[in-house]
Amino acid sequence: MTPTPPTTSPPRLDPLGKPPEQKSTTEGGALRRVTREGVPFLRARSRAVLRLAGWSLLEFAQTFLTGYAVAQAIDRGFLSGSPTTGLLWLAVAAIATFPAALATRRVFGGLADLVEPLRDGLVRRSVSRALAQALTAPTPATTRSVSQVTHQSEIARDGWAGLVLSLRAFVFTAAGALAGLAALSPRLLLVVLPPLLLGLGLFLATLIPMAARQRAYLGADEAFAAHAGHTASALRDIAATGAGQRTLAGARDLASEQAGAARSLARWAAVRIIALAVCSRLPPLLLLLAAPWLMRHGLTSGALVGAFTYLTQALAPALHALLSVLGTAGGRLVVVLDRFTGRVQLPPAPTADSPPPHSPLAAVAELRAVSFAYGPAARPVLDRLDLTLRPGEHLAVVGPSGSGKSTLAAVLAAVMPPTEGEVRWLGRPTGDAEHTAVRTLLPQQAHVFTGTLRENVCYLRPDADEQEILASVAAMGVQPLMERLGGLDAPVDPQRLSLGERQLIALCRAHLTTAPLLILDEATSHLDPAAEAQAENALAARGGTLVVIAHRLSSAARAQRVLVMDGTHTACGTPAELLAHSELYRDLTGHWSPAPAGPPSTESSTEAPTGLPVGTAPAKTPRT
Ligand SMILES: Nc1ncnc2c1ncn2[C@@H]1O[C@H](COP(=O)(O)OP(=O)(O)OP(=O)(O)O)[C@@H](O)[C@H]1O
Repeated sequence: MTPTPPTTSPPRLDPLGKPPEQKSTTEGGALRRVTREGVPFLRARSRAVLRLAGWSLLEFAQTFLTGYAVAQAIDRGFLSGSPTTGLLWLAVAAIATFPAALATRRVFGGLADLVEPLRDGLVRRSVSRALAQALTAPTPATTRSVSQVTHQSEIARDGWAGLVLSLRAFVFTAAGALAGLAALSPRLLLVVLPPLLLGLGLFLATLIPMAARQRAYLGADEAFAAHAGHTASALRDIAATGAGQRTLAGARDLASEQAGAARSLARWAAVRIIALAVCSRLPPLLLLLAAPWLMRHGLTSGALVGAFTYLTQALAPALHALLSVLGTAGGRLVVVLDRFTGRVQLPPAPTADSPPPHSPLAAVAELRAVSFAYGPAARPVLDRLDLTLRPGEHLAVVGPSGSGKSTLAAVLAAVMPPTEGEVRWLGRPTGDAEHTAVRTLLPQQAHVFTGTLRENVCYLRPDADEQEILASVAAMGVQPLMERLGGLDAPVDPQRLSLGERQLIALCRAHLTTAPLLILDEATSHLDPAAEAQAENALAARGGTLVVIAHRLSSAARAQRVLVMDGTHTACGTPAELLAHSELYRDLTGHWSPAPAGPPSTESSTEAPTGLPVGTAPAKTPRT
């Protein structure tokens, strides 16, 4: 593998323009990060928290009375032959529900003071982050920002509201019930507390592993959605490069990953159900079993019924509500909130010493140790290939038939993922980018559809104005075809166009795009040499990076750099350097003289026989 010439790659930045954050991916780490940012949030809203707690004291009192009044009604009223006293105690319990209902109403009102600021803060943070990202790199805002502003901030808001409500209700209800049990007989706590604490502990122990499964599930879901999105936007390229089976296999792998994550999540959900049963169903059962012992120690019948009332009417519903909210919204809340953690950093203003983020030195595309094989047992087509493409660069790829040129084009265009190594665009993984905005891949089979010439040419730039369209038409030599068809708005019937004319329209479409990376995979193969030269020169002058899988060697002579592929062996350099050092390039171009030992020969020696298709150079000298 011949290394590419040294490049001045910019320091790798994350979307916020800072070195990749060392975020721990464990759930403990996520919980710590969320707590670290959550505590100041709550501290700043301590008055709202105290207001909620104040109203909740009424619920405490109501819960306390629920069991206590029942116990008194039985012991002092009905079992003592005084039904009036019994009814009075029951009336006390009933009346206590009115202030509690009022408290619930006020609690819902006060909830907004804790919930809405969270949503507003998350949206503000996400928008700032997207703006910072847009200032840092010329890629469009990712779908992640849109999802955060809309879907994820709403999940966080609902989850937080549910958590505050149920946690508050549980704390005050449990306190009321436990105080009531202690008031009836402290021994009741000996029976009730152990299973309650055991179940709660078991449930809390599931929180972190379950959040990890939740994260894995969300990750698998996002990966599948991203794959589907990229597939949809690259359907034409996938069909043209025959990458259908591979794309399908990728989707299948991601779907099984998602199914595995869902199964694992379900297993932990089963553990949760056991925990819930231990803390809500076991205490009444133990109370029944311990009843003789408790009554021997002075527990009255009324107190026993009162204790049951606490367990079944107050504690169990509050536990159910809390655990189901913690189990569903709680895990999701931590995972979602963690996506918002971390400060937004605007990129530093460029100074004389530091190049701006859009520095012309930044790589438009990079292959880092990329290998590719069409199957696990297949011979690799690419083997640890490194390649860096800078803005405005014009690279030609040449090599014998079957040497992997089209495979390279598809991998570089992220139509097929590499088996090993990484492809990056604009300094970031290709998965982070809107593919059609970064690269345009033109395969040999030009795609022209039934519609007007304008629609065909503007397919990738619907916003192009008349002047831009006519400039592209002129630059690409499409004018005669346009006049013959009857103008830009004349209908085009693809069946009535020659293969070369179809390629011209597709090339014109590519010329009009603003994608910084343009890859032509023998996209000029049906043009005559003069038309091909005009098209390639115009595309090179367009301003972006141009990669041409060369059909004729004249393409290589026009490029600034040439990549020669020969199986998994590659050589890269200027045409002059390759003539001096690459035997295969000399073979392909028909220069058979032995390699000079001295410095690379000059550009003037690269007189490739134009018009000769790549790979058909006469093999007069057997290659060693
Ligand atoms: N879909 C595929 N499945 C399996 N093997 C493939 C597939 N496509 C290409 N190959 C193999 O990969 C190797 C490289 O093929 P590729 O099409 O990239 O070469 P190329 O240099 O572009 O050839 P040409 O100049 O003839 O277009 C060849 O050996 C080819 O047989």
